[in-house]
Amino acid sequence: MPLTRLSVTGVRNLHPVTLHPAPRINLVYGANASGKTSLLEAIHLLGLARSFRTNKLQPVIQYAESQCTVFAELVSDQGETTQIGVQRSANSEFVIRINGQNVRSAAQLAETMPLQLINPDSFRLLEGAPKQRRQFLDWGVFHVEHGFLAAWQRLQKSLKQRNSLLRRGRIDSLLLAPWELELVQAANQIDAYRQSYIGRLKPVFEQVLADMLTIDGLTLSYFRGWDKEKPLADVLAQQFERDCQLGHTQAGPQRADLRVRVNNLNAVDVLSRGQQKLLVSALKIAQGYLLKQQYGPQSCVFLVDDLPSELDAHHRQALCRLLEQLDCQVFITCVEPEQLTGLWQSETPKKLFHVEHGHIAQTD
Ligand SMILES: Nc1ncnc2c1ncn2[C@@H]1O[C@H](COP(=O)(O)OP(=O)(O)OP(=O)(O)O)[C@@H](O)[C@H]1O
Repeated sequence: MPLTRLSVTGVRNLHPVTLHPAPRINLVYGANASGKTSLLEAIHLLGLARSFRTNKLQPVIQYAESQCTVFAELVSDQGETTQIGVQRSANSEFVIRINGQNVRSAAQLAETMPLQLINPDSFRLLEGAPKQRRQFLDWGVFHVEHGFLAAWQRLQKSLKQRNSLLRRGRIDSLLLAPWELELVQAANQIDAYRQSYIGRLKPVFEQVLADMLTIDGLTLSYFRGWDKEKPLADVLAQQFERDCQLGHTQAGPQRADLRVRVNNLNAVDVLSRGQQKLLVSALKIAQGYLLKQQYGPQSCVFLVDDLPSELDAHHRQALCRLLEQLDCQVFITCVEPEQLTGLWQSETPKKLFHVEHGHIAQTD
């Protein structure tokens, strides 16, 4: 669902503002440090209850202010309006409201407004720890498999219990057995969801990537977190002594990974920065397409920070074309508007916003 109204107060250097974004393409331009990324950060807070720049929310609140608030109205294809708001005070909890009701879980926000971010840190998807890639994978699985969240919560609980029993000096197998059973069941369910999702994602990803560039020898494979030939129960039994020594469970979906390789080498070690940016963008856009297949157009909001950096004009255009074809709402930042204007079909609804010293004004 696209945002039709967005109000931001007390976020970074931004002056309080209410915007009426276009349902499709929103170009946000301005000089360095004007506040472009802060605007995307505000939308990110709204969709995920957290910043993409910091784990803490305090730095997001404007220096002289005691709280920040982001509020939006989203309108579905059928004209149904949803209101969501998030507020964070310097000394209190994060408050999330959907249609006037307080909500406790950020998962509900994520469900209401699926959000994808492409920014210079997106490279971490390739170069960072497996956790980043699991998060990427699970974003998609969470949105298309309704049983995923419950299975994930079961896994977390059983893992916590097993790990705490492992750390005790003497293991009581009667206590351990039910948690291992629970762990194995949740693990198999999560693995099945992930495998099915990857099976659908791969061809879409390959198609999206092929529309931007060719990378010979590229493979995307999924490692489920334990030996693919053995049941998890057997692996847990085999690794039991080692798990006891380490005090945690080494095998399971909590160790899963997505491996992106080129001619059997890590993609990050061989691809140029521009190729990496396009590859990560293709992965995220492919997720957007899967969401669109399931829920129809405009099911996802894309935030794209600093799109022009690392990309030549040809690839910039190819990426913009894919974002446009995805038929969802996009917020893209750049320094000079000429870098991104003229790349869109004339009939695609678009708006241009200029950010200057924290003031945002619509210019087109
Ligand atoms: N809590 C805060 N309160 C007020 N200002 C802040 C706060 N945190 C950061 N700033 C300032 O906000 C400004 C805007 O930063 P932002 O990253 O949004 O700029 P930008 O337009 O994306 O810049 P660039 O093009 O360089 O990426 C910066 O000058 C930054 O120092």
